[in-house]
This record gives sequence, structure tokens and C-alpha cells, in this order.
Amino acid sequence: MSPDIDEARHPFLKGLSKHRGAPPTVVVIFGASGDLTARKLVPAIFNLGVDNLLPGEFHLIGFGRKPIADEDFRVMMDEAIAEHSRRPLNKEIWERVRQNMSYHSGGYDESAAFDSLAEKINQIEKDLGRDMQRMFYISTPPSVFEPIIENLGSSGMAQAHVHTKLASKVVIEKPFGRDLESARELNKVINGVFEEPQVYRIDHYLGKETVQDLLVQRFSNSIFEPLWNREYIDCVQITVAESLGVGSRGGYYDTSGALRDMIQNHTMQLVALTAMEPPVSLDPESIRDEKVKVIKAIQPLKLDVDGGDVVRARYTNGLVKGEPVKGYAEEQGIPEDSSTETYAAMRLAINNWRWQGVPFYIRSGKRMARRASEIAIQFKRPPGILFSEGDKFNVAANTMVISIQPDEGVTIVMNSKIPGLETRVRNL
Ligand SMILES: NC(=O)C1=CN([C@@H]2O[C@H](COP(=O)(O)OP(=O)(O)OC[C@H]3O[C@@H](n4cnc5c(N)ncnc54)[C@H](OP(=O)(O)O)[C@@H]3O)[C@@H](O)[C@H]2O)C=CC1
Ligand SMILES: O=C1O[C@H](COP(=O)(O)O)[C@@H](O)[C@H](O)[C@H]1O
Repeated sequence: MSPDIDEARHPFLKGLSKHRGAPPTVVVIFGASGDLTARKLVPAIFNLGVDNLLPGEFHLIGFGRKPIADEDFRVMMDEAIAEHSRRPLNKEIWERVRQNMSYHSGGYDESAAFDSLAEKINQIEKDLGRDMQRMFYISTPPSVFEPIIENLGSSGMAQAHVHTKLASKVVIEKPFGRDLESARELNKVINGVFEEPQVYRIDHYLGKETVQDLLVQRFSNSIFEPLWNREYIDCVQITVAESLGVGSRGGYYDTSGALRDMIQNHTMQLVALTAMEPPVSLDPESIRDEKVKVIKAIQPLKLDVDGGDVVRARYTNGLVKGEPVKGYAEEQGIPEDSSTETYAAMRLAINNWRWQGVPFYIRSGKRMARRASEIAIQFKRPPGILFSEGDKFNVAANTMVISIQPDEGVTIVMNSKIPGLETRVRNL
């Protein structure tokens, strides 16, 4: 590995092993011509390669309805890395993945296409002379999640090497159903084909370093935990703001809106991690149990138009960096009668011992003034006996801001004396 790439590692990682011994793997991405594949999945695979975390034997197969030649797919993915990867494209590293990349076209409900995909993977195993783990990443709009899962079952791919370390895995994107009933129905289809340990219901916010750091910050630093409750906290504000519009994804987005696309999943994960009790251990079930407990304590929302807990809105046309951009209603693929929101904000009341009376304000939107995801913990003000005289004492509420992206870090707003003979106060 060239020194400049090693330099790109986080300083905390210096001296730690880079290899976790992943088994030989074939990843199949359904919906591989789409936005998520280009923006996140393939750049992430490239970066795993840079960090030497890919298995020695690694194959990537894109799957989709449009016919795409293997070489065209490789070029599309080169461009995706050049545009979206956090590290520049390193041709030497990428070539090792690239040479084992191909595209398989077929309908998501077409069983023959899945049979031929199974044959292709069997042939890769035969050529290698050993079994491989198969990982199926469903990166399509939710309307085709179910036929893909059913076809993975009927083609036998879901059961490959089951009950061994190489058992097939399936990764399912969100939204996971439209409501409780459809989510249960989707679960039923999944459980009819895969065993639970094979299933990954993904929320990519949980993979962000700063989100993973939340539990560490809360439960490994004794200075915060005693203050993390209704005695000291005035309110919590969670913002997930994007500057992008819906772009080419109007067809999918209009069936979701901000509530299903961002609030019920990513934003609620941030609420859960901020508000949950300490888990009894770090195993996934213990963390899940605490998240479930705190989410159950959230009170039903008041939906009245005036004085309710929820606001929905959508962006109109305007300027971004001086360039005109379309309003949501004019974006490609948005039906004329659409009433889908691109912004949602709500006030949550968590009725448990720790949080009663502390509002959680959460909001998410597209085409906002700037891209920023953050959790702001606003503490109660001290009694205003000493420093409460207008301008002279510009006292702010202490606030801890955990910035998730784009600038990662923690900022604490505190009050301090302005140097000089007179006692003047300002926040910094
Ligand atoms: N984009 C993002 O930033 C994120 C997206 N997600 C989730 O990932 C999934 C994929 O998102 P994204 O890549 O943006 O979606 P896209 O709209 O880009 O669709 C992905 C691919 O699915 C196929 N497709 C599109 N529409 C349909 C349809 N109506 N029926 C069948 N196939 C269709 C197309 O491939 P082809 O025509 O070749 O078959 C398309 O290239 C969604 O579930 C989304 O919620 C999650 C996190 C972030
Ligand atoms: O899940 C989604 O997330 C992206 C935002 O992800 P980020 O990591 O860039 O914050 C959003 O654009 C997309 O609409 C949504 O489906």
C-alpha cells in the first residue's frame, strides 16, 4: 500500500490490524445502475479495498433491467468513485476489484434471470475451486423488494451454504414497508426465504463514524451521563438537512417523502441513540432492546394543523450557489397531483423517567440552505441571579452540538468573561 493511502487512515487506527479475514465473497447489487450504488455502495467497496478489508477473492455483479455491457458497467463505476469517493481513485487497488466485476441483466420478477445468475455464481466458485459467501444487496425502490427475495429463494441462492460461515446474506434497503402492516408482510416474505441471521435490514446512518461514536461519547465519559436527563436538559434538537434536491429519484421519492425517506429511519435512530438507557452489553440485541424501550415511550403525535406536533412542507424553485434550481413539483417524475413533503419537522415527547418534559425537536429536509446533520443538546440555564442584565451579560444556554456531517466533531457552547476591567460575559 502506498504511503499516501496509509496516511489517509484515522490517527486512532495507527498500529491496529487492517485485516479482518473476510471470506471469499460474491456481492450482487440489485438496482446497480441507480443512485445509491453510484453514490455510496461502490465508493464504499473501493474504500474497503484501500483499507485492505476486502477478501482476497472478491467478485461484484451488478443486476438490473437495462442491458449494460460489463465494460460499460465498469466505466460507470470508475466514474462513480471519481465523483463520490472520499478518497481519490487509486487505479492499482481498484483494478483488483474491477477485473472481477460484471453485469447481469434481467427483470426483478423474472425467475429465469435469477437461475442464470445462480449459474454464473456457481461457475465463479468452480473456477476458484472453493465455496464463496454470497451477499445480495437490494438497492432498488421498495416496490420490487419482494419479487427479488422470492426469486432468491426459488433459484436456491438464498439457501447456499446455509448454517456455515459462508451462508448467503441479504441486505434490504429502506423504507421497510409503508406502514406496520406492509412492514410485517415484507418480514413474512423475508422469513419465508432467509433465516434471521442471514438478514441485514440496513440503515446507513448507523455506519457513520459519528453515529457509532454516540454510544461511546455517552457511556464512556462520566462527565456527560449525570447531566443527560430532564434535570439539566432543556430540549434536544436533531437536524438532518440536505442541500440536494430529489434529482433523478423523483419516481421513488414521491412514494416516500421526507417522513418515510429520512425521519422514520435515520432520524429516529439518532433519537434512539441519544435518548436510550445504557444497554446491559454491546451485543446487538441489548442495544436493540433499549432502543425499543425508548421508542415505545414516545407519545402519539398531535396532528392538528394549528398547534400540533408535526409540520410538513416542500421546496419550491430558487437559487443554489447563484444557479436556478427547480421546485419539487417541477422535478422529473413527480405527478401533478403529488402532495408529498420534502421537509418534515416534529416535536416528540418521551414519557419516561429520564425525559419527561424535555421536547425532542427533529427535522429533515431536502434543498435546505446547507447540508448539516447534527444533534444539539440544549442545557437548562442557570438561575439568572448574577449574569442577567441584557447586553452586558450575553449569556447563552450551554449547548453540546454533536456534528454528524459534513464536519464531524463536538462543539460545546459555554459562557466566559470578556477580558478587561469590567465583568462582561459572552458565549463561545
Ligand atoms: N440514493 C440514496 O442516497 C439512498 C437510497 N437508499 C435506498 O436505496 C434504494 C435504492 O435507491 P436509489 O439507488 O436511490 O434508487 P433509484 O431510483 O436510483 O433506483 C435504483 C435502480 O432500481 C431500478 N428501478 C428504478 N425504478 C424502478 C421501478 N419502479 N421498478 C423496478 N426497478 C426500478 C433501476 O435499475 P434498472 O432500471 O437498471 O433495473 C434503478 O437504477 C431505495 O430503497 C432507497 O430508499 C438508501 C440510502 C440512501
Ligand atoms: O437514505 C437516504 O439518505 C440520503 C442521505 O444520506 P447521507 O448519508 O448523504 O446523509 C438521502 O439523500 C436519500 O434521499 C435517502 O434515501
